[in-house]
Amino acid sequence: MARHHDLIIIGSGSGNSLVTPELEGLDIAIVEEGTFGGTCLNVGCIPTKMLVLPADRITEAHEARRLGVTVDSAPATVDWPAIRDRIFTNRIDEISAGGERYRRSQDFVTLYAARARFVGRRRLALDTGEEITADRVVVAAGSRADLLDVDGLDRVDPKRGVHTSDTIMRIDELPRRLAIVGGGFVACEFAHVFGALGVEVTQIQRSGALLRTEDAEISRRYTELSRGRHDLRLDTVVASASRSPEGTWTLGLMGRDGATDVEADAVLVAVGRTPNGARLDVEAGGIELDDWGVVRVDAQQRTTADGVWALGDVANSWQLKHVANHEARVVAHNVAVDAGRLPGEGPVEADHRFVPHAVFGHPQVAAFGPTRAELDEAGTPYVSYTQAFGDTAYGWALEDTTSILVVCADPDSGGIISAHCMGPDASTLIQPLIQAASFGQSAREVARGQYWIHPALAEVVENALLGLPLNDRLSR
Ligand SMILES: Cc1cc2nc3c(=O)[nH]c(=O)nc-3n(C[C@H](O)[C@H](O)[C@H](O)COP(=O)(O)OP(=O)(O)OC[C@H]3O[C@@H](n4cnc5c(N)ncnc54)[C@H](O)[C@@H]3O)c2cc1C
Ligand SMILES: NC(=O)c1ccc[n+]([C@@H]2O[C@H](COP(=O)([O-])OP(=O)(O)OC[C@H]3O[C@@H](n4cnc5c(N)ncnc54)[C@H](O)[C@@H]3O)[C@@H](O)[C@H]2O)c1
Repeated sequence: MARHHDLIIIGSGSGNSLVTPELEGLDIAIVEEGTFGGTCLNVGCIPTKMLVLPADRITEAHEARRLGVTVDSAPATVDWPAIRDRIFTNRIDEISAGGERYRRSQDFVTLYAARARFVGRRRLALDTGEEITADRVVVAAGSRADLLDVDGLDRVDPKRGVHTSDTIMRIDELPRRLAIVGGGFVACEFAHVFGALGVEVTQIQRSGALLRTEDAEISRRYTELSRGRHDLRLDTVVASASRSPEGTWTLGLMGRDGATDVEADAVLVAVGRTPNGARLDVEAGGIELDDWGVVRVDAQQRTTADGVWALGDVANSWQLKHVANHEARVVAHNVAVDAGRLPGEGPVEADHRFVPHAVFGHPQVAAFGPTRAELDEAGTPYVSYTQAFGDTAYGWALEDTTSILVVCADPDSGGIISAHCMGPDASTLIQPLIQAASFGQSAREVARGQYWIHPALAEVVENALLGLPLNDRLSR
């Protein structure tokens, strides 16, 4: 017989944060097939950014040459096991285990270490043989890394040097040569990390540029800078892969100029992520998927099945942790309302108006809102201004020649539509623009309604706003 709960949460990533004080005391089940804490904590945002930091330090030390400082002309000495263990043994694994212990200690929470799939409306079969049902279900099952439809690279095999982002960060020793397939967030961040740590990186990208969904100028500049750091193969796909008895991979590549090959000691496949909805048989639970396999949700994060909500990578195409967190807050509130835990309050809606992202490569890239090409295509009236970091006082200090911030605004109201940045600290620098857009502040209010610390890097933002050719142009 199926065990009945008040609430079932599938996935312990952002799903774990649903157990808010408002829901405490309900009979809650969390089903997790993998490591407690999900992608961001165990194999995503947090360990990657902990790896990016030492990579940044090495790169900055080399780049200090243009400031008249030579830290060391030889390659940096890298203690890979120390870097890896600082991240995983000393921090991530502790946090994951501690989180799991805490949930198991709560008598109103049942943690099932199992894979779930829907076999009916709010009815799940677990691979342990159990069945569970609930009044309410939240699907927070995330996404998984894609592999290649190429023999040898169609499954993860760390022992043979075939990795996705799930495994590459825990390797025992750095490979001498790493082939990275892909040109998106994951590929660019790891190319930066492993390149800086002294690995010879070859990056193979199907299209003609890296980060090709960014503003075209930023994608072009990032691609050019990467070309100076790695062996970059654009407009190229992997057609075949073979491994010698000594463990060297030879990837057969097919590019615009014909066939070539590349040798590597390990391969990282970073060609996108597939949402996990279909693998959960959600349709057996009355939950519809869209054409891309994303669980369909409305503004309240409700799926097409009564009493079932969804959030995060399984239910949106951004595949970003801050989006999953935001949606988790919306779902936690709406489930509490539904369960009668918030008398007098109604459901709330998710706000997806200004979703930002950042790629922690070298340099950093950060953006929100439509690119200029997308605005052109949609026929949206806008003006834009491109501010070079190098034309500001702090940019002079940095001797920066490549970094830019592009701001797009409504020509009449000065309302900020989008921003696209590539340069040092882009992920932090862009935040006042996200804030301005979110709160409906105009370029004029933001530029002239506050002090900007001189000569801080934030003057890049001030100058970009002042440069906008608005109909009612701002004066400097
Ligand atoms: C290498 C990498 C770096 C990233 N860096 C960033 C970053 O810097 N910033 C950012 O915003 N985002 C980043 N992301 C994306 C971010 O990690 C995800 O968007 C976020 O973790 C998604 O959260 P989630 O709760 O939807 O899914 P997850 O955290 O993946 O949680 C889903 C959980 O469900 C479990 N599960 C799946 N199917 C089942 C099943 N059938 N039964 C039981 N359990 C199941 C999984 O094991 C998993 O633990 C990165 C991702 C990767 C891969
Ligand atoms: N800093 C961050 O926020 C961060 C970091 C890592 C991952 N993420 C999230 O994880 C998601 C997945 O990242 P991702 O980089 O795997 O996917 P992605 O969609 O960003 O990029 C996939 C890349 O692989 C290329 N590609 C696809 N098939 C290929 C093939 N056969 N051969 C060569 N190249 C191929 C594509 O052209 C694209 O450049 C991202 O969309 C992002 O939301 C976020």
